[in-house]
Amino acid sequence: MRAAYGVETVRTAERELMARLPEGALMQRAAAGLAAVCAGLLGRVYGSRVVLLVGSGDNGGDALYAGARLARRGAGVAAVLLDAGRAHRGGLAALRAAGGSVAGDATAALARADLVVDGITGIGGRGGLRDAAVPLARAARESGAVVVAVDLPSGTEADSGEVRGECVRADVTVTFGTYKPGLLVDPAREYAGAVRLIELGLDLGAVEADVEALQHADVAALLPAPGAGSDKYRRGVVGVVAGSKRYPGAAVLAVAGALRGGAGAVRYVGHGADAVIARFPEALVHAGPPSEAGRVQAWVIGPGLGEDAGGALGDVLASDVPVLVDADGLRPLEPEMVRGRDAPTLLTPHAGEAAALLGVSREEVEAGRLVAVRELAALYGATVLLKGSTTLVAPAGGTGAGFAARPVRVNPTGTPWLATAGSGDVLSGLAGALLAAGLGAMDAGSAAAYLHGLAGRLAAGGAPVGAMDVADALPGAWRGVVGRGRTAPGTPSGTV
Ligand SMILES: NC(=O)C1=CN([C@@H]2O[C@H](COP(=O)(O)OP(=O)(O)OC[C@H]3O[C@@H](n4cnc5c(N)ncnc54)[C@H](O)[C@@H]3O)[C@@H](O)[C@H]2O)[C@@H](O)CC1
Ligand SMILES: [K+]
Repeated sequence: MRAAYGVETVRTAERELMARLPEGALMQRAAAGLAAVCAGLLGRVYGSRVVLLVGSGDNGGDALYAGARLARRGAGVAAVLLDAGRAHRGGLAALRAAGGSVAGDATAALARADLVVDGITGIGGRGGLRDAAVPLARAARESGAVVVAVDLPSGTEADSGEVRGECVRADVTVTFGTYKPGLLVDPAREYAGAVRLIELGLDLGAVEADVEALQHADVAALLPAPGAGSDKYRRGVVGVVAGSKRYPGAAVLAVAGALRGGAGAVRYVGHGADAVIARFPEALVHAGPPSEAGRVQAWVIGPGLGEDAGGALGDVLASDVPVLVDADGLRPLEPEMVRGRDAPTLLTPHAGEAAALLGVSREEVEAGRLVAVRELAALYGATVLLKGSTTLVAPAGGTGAGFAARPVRVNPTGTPWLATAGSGDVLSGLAGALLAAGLGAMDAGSAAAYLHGLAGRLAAGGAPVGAMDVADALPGAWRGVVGRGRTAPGTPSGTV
């Protein structure tokens, strides 16, 4: 599990550690790690040209001390100071002592740079870059040099992943002590490039993370494996209420996701029965209503249902098994239809659907995904999976002591190729199968998103894919996770 902690938690842990270490030791650890990453990127340090963008806080201090280390190894290092009077004193003295200089002309220095170190702001930055820093962020991007962000790309919000206005776009971000939520969650994640963590020795063991990302080994441990005594009910029967005369394909894709997701059987209810049976003769079909379709261990309702989702939705939500509500099923959904349920409910909106549920604009959701997913989980008292380039899963929330904030999970395996019609229908079926197998809503949602992302990558292989290709790639993704998870717990490829 990869954990990310917010600014307040990081500051507390840093204070505790600093109290036990000689003064400045922590910043030296950070600077040493930063310099090592920069040296690796430069290849040959001697003779290279490095420009430091230096704000007036400790983030600038890290950049200056790292610059001093590179200067000692023969790099030409020039610092651009945002506020000459407030630059980190010790760091500036160290840079000068090592032969580095302060740049008189920032534009000229940036134009010749091989590598730019962004030390404008770190976890102390607030509210988007200030005016004086904006042209520097832009010039860094346009310089063609490799851009390394210190702790986080300046201008991005560490806690929320929000980006307000111009910000630095990094090729690599060297972060200290722990990941920050903004490094894992879009839109900020996009600006971070590849993220490298430098351990500082912070003690965060007893603290709940704000955001966490499952890795192969975590997912492998969650996925059910049928035993000798398994029958279809033990593996989990999924009820799928999806598709309509107008959208029969959604029914096929949701059923495909459920079957490839390991369901013992799928009971399909709706107008797409002919299409479902034609493709999956093993599916059990029923004209409805869902409550009369027979025993299931979880329901999936919504993909391609069209306008008349209301009746079936009430029927399914009245059941005592887990329910996943997606797409058209979300439209008639009111908080009170979900809040009173004893069994888990998992809502899986994309940004547009989440916006409609919250009564805000789609742009607002896209800009503040972490806030939006938590708000929805609180409003509906349900687990919420917000689809997107970084899919988020928030635990069922609410107010009061029973709902201490638990981590939101961010999926690290997504690929832009998944943004294709019907891909969400496959995800619904897959998550439904995991719910039916007995996983909790958080685990089912996040493991499904993980497998779905991997399947998307496998199916795409760098080229466009259709939703059925993604469903067909699920067994391969599953095998990859289980195989690798058992033998070598590791991270998926990608920048996170
Ligand atoms: N506290 C510690 O023990 C350690 C801190 N470290 C570094 O220290 C950083 C935090 O340092 P600080 O708390 O000094 O804060 P920062 O250096 O992140 O930012 C604060 C400074 O930026 C200015 N600023 C704030 N918002 C701005 C904006 N929107 N545009 C432009 N300037 C803005 C402020 O006036 C202030 O001078 C971390 O991100 C990390 O890089 C590391 O050295 C590791 C150890
Ligand atoms: K920075």
